[in-house]
Amino acid sequence: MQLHQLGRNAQLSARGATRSGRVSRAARTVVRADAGSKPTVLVSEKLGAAGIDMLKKTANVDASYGLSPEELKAKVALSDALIVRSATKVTREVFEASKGRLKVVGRAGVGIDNVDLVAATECGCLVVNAPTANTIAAAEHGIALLCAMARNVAQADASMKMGKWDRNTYVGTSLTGKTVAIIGFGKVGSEVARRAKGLGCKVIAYDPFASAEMAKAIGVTLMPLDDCLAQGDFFSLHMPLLPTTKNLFNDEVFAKIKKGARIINVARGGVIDEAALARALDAGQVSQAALDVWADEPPKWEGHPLVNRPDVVCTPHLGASTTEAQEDVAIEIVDAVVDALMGKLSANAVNAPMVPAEVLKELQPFIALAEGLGKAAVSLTGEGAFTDMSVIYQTPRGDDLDTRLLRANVLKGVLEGTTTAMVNLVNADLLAKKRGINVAEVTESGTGNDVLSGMGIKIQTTNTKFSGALDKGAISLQGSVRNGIPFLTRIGSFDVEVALEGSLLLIRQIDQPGLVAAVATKLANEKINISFMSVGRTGAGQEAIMACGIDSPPSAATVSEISKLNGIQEALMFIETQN
Ligand SMILES: NC(=O)c1ccc[n+]([C@@H]2O[C@H](COP(=O)([O-])OP(=O)(O)OC[C@H]3O[C@@H](n4cnc5c(N)ncnc54)[C@H](O)[C@@H]3O)[C@@H](O)[C@H]2O)c1
Ligand SMILES: O=C(O)[C@H](O)COP(=O)(O)O
Repeated sequence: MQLHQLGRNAQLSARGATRSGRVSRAARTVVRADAGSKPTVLVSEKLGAAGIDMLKKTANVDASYGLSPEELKAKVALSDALIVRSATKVTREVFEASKGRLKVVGRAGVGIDNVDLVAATECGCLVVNAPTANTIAAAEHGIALLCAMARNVAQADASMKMGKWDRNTYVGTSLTGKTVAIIGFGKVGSEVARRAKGLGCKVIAYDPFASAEMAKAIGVTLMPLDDCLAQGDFFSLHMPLLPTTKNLFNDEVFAKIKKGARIINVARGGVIDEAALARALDAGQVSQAALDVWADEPPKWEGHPLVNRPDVVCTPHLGASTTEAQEDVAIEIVDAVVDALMGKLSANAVNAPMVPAEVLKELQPFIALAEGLGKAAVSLTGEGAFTDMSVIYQTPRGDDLDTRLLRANVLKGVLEGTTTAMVNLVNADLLAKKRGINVAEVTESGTGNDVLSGMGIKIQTTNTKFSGALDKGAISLQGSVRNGIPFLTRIGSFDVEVALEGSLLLIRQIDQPGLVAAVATKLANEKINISFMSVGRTGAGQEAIMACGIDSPPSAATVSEISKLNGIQEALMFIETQN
């Protein structure tokens, strides 16, 4: 006869949902600011006033600009969200320093190369960006640099301000009829293309992932990089900084371009090898460059290979800096951060799968079931690790069911009691992988009108604290939702019907008269009320499982006494902390 008492998971109950709050549990799968109090949002770089005003309606705003890395680390420990632009380096140390408090990082702009996404994901912190609001501003700046460079505007201006009237040195080059090669044909690249065409340029582009049809629709020919390099008179760079694009424009690439071509970069400094560009300019292979972005920002002026050259036009990362764009970016990022803090899944999430609102709505009732099944199943495992588990979905939807949210919540239930990490949609799969847990998903045909008629979980182990939960060599549970409440419907090979919330007492017994009353008496002696009871048996007088929902957990002594009752084979108390 086995007897186990599982302790209450204080951490979980401390942030538990109320019955009426169950609807919001899915939402809080993603992020969760402390309920009841306003979240604190640290804004570490200048953000448009409209965004700050919006933010103040829902959050305590700490606008602290120019923080040192140490100051930033101290502040994130007191912040639920952080909003940055490109200057704040959100490193692993920053995430670790937040000690789990930081739920969301909002990048008020597009490029997220200043945010350590791996660390964010590992820490369960959602990263959102503002992908659209500065597109036009960046494209306009690209065109401004193209024109300024072609007509030596900056150099001529500087010369006049030195009292010179020099009409010979600054003779420019015409744009009309020239070929502009766009490298990175995304949002900004395609807007630059439209504008360059308006200036009478022929536009070609290289982007390994862009759609040729979309390019064709705006009169742009997509072609391989080498063809672009051979044909472009002007190169306008618009790809993100990634390991695959770092130093993409290097000695080898500069050697392939048409002699005397010009280059504009409003993407990221790191996509150009700056020393190689300086060599190409020295050799006349590139005749001019116009750069908004730099490998290090701000660049180290002294001895910098590019900043001080007359054939390079420089701006200090101004692409997104128009009044209009900054207002729009601020609104776009504040919307995304506030939504995320309120638990809504964000369309601007960078490190979490997007779950569309309609999918979220229909899965909502099953979120608590998924988490509860995961938690219950792992509570039944014995000492030691397990490696394989499966989640079973009974659904009329077949393979079309979007299971990511459900899987994440099963994993939340499985992992959260055994790790200090907050498990959510952002990091659930990663944390399971790190723990060496393989998750298989199985879809079975379901009945009824709901998206799911039931869910199951199997942990492939016979190492259990309650052998009644074993079925065919695995700890096996099934559940479903009844009137919005998650129910356990099967334990091992026994059908039961008990709400999967609060405290549960599981008993394996030989079916016989008087046992239910005997258990109830033992619990009553401790003034413990039974809220639900369900007995599943293979047949009269045969093996059975009694599942009791109880209002408060009995003492270990009472569970021990129950387990010694005549006919009882094992008893297990566990706290299923849905509430
Ligand atoms: N200077 C600024 O202030 C400023 C403002 C806005 C955007 N940006 C930067 O511009 C870049 C583009 O922004 P976006 O909004 O157009 O992004 P986007 O995601 O819409 O477009 C990027 C494009 O680059 C393509 N790409 C990826 N790898 C590539 C490769 N190896 N070669 C060629 N193309 C590749 C992608 O397929 C995508 O189409 C980002 O780095 C962003 O940070 C800078
Ligand atoms: O990626 C971006 O959105 C731009 O580089 C803008 O950066 P900023 O917000 O620092 O101006």
